[in-house]
Amino acid sequence: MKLLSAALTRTLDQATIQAQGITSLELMERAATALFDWILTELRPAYSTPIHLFCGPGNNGGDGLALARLLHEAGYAAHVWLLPAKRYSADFTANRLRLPAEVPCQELAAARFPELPASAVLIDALFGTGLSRPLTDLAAEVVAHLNRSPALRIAVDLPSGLLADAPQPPDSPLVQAHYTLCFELPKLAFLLPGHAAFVGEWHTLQIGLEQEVIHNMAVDNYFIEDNYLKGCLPKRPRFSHKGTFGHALLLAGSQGKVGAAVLAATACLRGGVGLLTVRVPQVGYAILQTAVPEAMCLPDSAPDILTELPDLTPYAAVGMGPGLGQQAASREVLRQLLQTATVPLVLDADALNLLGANRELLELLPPDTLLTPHPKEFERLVGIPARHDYHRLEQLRAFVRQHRCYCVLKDAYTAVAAPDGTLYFNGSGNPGMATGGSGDVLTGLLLALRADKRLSALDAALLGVYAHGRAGDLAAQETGEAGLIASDLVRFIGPALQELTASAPGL
Ligand SMILES: NC(=O)C1=CN([C@@H]2O[C@H](COP(=O)(O)OP(=O)(O)OC[C@H]3O[C@@H](n4cnc5c(N)ncnc54)[C@H](O)[C@@H]3O)[C@@H](O)[C@H]2O)[C@@H](O)CC1
Ligand SMILES: [K+]
Repeated sequence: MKLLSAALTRTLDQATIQAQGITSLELMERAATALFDWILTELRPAYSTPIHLFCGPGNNGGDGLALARLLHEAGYAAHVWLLPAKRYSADFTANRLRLPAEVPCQELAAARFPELPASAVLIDALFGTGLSRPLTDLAAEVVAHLNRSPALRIAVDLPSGLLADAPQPPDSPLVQAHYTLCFELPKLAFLLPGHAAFVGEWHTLQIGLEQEVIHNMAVDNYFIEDNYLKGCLPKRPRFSHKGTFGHALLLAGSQGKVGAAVLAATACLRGGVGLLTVRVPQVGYAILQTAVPEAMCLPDSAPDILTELPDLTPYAAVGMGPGLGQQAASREVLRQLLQTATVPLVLDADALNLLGANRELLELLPPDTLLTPHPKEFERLVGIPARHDYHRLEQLRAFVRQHRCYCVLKDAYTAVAAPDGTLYFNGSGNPGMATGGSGDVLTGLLLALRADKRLSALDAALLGVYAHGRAGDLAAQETGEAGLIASDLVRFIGPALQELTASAPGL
């Protein structure tokens, strides 16, 4: 699904109002009803639970006021606190007037903040997408007061203080929400690591915004969730043979890190590759032949690191990096690979560190090469530390545009960057996957998908990243998050890919 800027969100709201012949007040009522339904079904508060709604002067505050009315009408103990302002939006005022007189409604003042015990529920409807600058004065004090409370905090649309799609100065006042409930589409701000402590767990609520308008909007950020890739992996034709799905070459492993080669190799096989040859140093030969009998092994003549690039003629795709080490001889193997390869490449781990330490090698990257850095490796690749999360995304766009490559920036919401600068944020996966070897598994899986000629580079990257996270989610159901190890991911690659496979045969 698309990630809209605050400006496009306003356009969408207006277009929905026009296309559906409704008023903005009616759209706000839908929003409030969706919030009300979520609170009742997910939180199931007792009628006696004090629900304190903090409402700002714009439409975010209007949502809060409408919600207060719905809660009151259903018999819940709503209590409204208003942030005084010079101007109020029309829909705020309309909902202020519709609030029944029995609902306690007071203006906030520095000397008059309510007691907010642990038993209360706090609704943060101070500011949403209309926020144009960091919060100061009374608004900042209210935010600090909410954050000090032990009560559950639910943010409407955005945690107040957070800008939807732009950075704010460090230490700006921000509500620390346990839940953020937004409308129809998530926001880019939710997906950035620096915001996790403020956004909490986020959910999208449907309010009937015009799908046709969303469909026609041009954006450069997407969110990849459950349904997006279903059916994208072509079904295997009955008359396929192992050549149909490509022969991959994996260059991996060094003394003490042969396990990385084993994990990437098994993941590649589970990813559906036709044939796999693994190049390891001598130290890895017996290990690989024993641990991964399905793979062929082509050992390097050196005992503990890779020093020679094999003839690339037989291969449909080449992966390099897991457990490689950063010796000069391995760097020369990488250089030769970049100079001679005519098939898709997947580069990870020490292959990326070697690129970062020898940045002139980046000029040799063949078009459509797939790189899979985590943020620290990415920083080494670009050579300049990111000032903030948005700056890192701009660096990512600039990097893929300059090098005409695909880059998978690994994080809680991994971003797949395409050469045109479009970013696709991945929604599958869980914190249990933050474990050694998880990245090696991704490399192997991506290598398999890049060897499959039926898939475009973009589809291979998106399918691989999503299936990797989905394998993690399936594995965690069995092992729990803490108990999850990288080989569990490998076991669940098959089921994850199965979910994404088309039911009808491809041509
Ligand atoms: N437009 C629509 O049709 C819909 C809007 N919805 C709600 O409307 C929200 C957006 O409403 P608005 O555009 O009115 O914006 P907000 O309610 O986020 O805030 C705008 C108000 O805050 C003031 N303001 C901005 N920055 C400030 C600062 N740093 N300190 C103090 N005041 C500041 C502005 O002058 C304005 O009065 C969404 O987040 C969502 O909650 C929903 O009701 C769904 C439908
Ligand atoms: K809010």
